[in-house]
Amino acid sequence: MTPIEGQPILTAAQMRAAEDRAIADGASVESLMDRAGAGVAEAVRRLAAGSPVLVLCGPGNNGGDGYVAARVLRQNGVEVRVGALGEPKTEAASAARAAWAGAVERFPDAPLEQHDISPVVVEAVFGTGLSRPLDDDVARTINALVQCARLSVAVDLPSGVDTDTGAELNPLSLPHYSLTLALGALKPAHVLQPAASVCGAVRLLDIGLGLDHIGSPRENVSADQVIARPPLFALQAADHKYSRGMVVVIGGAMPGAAALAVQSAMRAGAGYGLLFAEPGTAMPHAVVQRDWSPQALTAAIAGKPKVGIVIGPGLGRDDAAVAKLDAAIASERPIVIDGDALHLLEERHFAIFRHRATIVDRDRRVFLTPHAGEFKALFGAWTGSKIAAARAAARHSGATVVFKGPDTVIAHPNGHTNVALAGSPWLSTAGTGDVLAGILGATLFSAPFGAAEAAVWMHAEAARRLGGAFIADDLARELSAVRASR
Ligand SMILES: NC(=O)C1=CN([C@@H]2O[C@H](COP(=O)(O)OP(=O)(O)OC[C@H]3O[C@@H](n4cnc5c(N)ncnc54)[C@H](OP(=O)(O)O)[C@@H]3O)[C@@H](O)[C@H]2O)[C@@H](O)CC1
Ligand SMILES: Nc1ncnc2c1ncn2[C@@H]1O[C@H](COP(=O)(O)OP(=O)(O)O)[C@@H](O)[C@H]1O
Ligand SMILES: [K+]
Repeated sequence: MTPIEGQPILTAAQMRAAEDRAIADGASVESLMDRAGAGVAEAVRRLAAGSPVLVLCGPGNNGGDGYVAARVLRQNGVEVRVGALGEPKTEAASAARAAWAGAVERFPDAPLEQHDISPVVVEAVFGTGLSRPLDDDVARTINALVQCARLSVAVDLPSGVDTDTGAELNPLSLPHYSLTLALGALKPAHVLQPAASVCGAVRLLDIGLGLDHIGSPRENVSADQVIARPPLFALQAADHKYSRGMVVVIGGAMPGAAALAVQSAMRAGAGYGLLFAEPGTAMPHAVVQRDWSPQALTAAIAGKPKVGIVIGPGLGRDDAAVAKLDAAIASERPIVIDGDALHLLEERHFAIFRHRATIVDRDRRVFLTPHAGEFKALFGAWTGSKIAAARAAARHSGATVVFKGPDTVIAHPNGHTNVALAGSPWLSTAGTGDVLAGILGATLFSAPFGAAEAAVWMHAEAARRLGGAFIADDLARELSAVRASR
């Protein structure tokens, strides 16, 4: 069982292609299934700690994994019952069923939950092959058994979630599992909501698909990935405030939001924080404040090697805001566009960003950080996979799109996409997005592999350290400890 940070994410079609490649290289479906089932059995045996186990098997290869797991558990002295939803429909699953020497109970026609409820349930009913909603009686049976179990383990995926979008296919809400064992690779449903919440803890089981090369920079094979703890540049003895990076926040109508952003940038490691805001905005003394004019911006950043601009938090949406946004984009410095500024973007801006994306120039990058409402306003309503929606938005806009929420997706204009693990729901409080925009201003210069990924990770880590019931100001302050720990 491997933790999932940094691991590739494959769609159902990509999984099938990986399986085909493994088979072309000499593996067989049976050998992959044996390895999957044995891995599930080993994990369940340890966690069950002597309790009896009920394994629920479906008609496809997910069910096949279940039969193998049941056999291996029994070989290891665990008391096992098997409940099956019909007969196996694939060769490999039929072979696994035949190798299971015990009884097979049927469900949902003979409802299993009416016998003794099992303390441990292994659910191998459907995996990546689920093609439509579960029948109501099947959903109800699985629901009841999983809810009553002390430990519930979903094999590959919880039955009832769409592999590629993470949507729940049934109107009846799904039970929450203790653990989901992703076979071979993660799928989008393991990280996208609402499925990710249904999965509980997610661990990866290697089943010998030989996917180690995916996501490796050495190979020209790219996959979506889960964000891992990022490396950040260590400070050097010779560092000075400008070598660490200057973050310029351009504020407006609601000064508090811009103030949160600039403080966050400094606490996340920027050497210099400059705020254009109304005079009198309360601010730590370390932050330099200036009155706005395009000339003042040009003068402030002239000759500075590392400047990142953050615009949007509290900006307002009036003509003055449009002029500020145009000046900020015209500076050709890396720019984080958040909040109100996202509502001011037009196709002409995207044309500029797309042009910049064709120039391999780290210093002109553009980042958009929409939440769901801002995303919809910018790119229109989206359906299906949040990963696919973010990828299309990044390609269209020429910017790196940080599509925020409990399952934040980061999509780059080149198509590469990364997903954050579910962050603390306590982040759902006003101002935390301003904090993220500020952090991203700082990581533009301190994160060697992905400023947005590092910023999202630091944001989540600050929230994790705080526990709960914090406000955005606390989150900004906690960043000092997060940055110092790197
Ligand atoms: N990738 C790999 O390398 C490896 C993958 N492995 C495992 O295989 C799993 C994928 O297996 P799979 O393709 O057989 O699909 P699976 O999820 O078992 O279900 C398909 C069956 O269910 C049926 N069906 C669908 N929806 C239904 C519904 N609502 N209600 C009722 N029936 C429904 C569907 O019927 P049909 O749609 O054709 O009518 C079909 O019969 C994968 O998750 C992993 O666990 C490992 O064994 C080895 C290596
Ligand atoms: N339920 C949640 N779970 C995890 N993270 C969340 C949740 N709700 C919001 N967040 C995070 O909190 C931040 C909120 O940003 P945003 O909506 O822009 O807030 P604001 O505009 O008030 O600053 C984003 O980084 C988002 O990913
Ligand atoms: K399953």
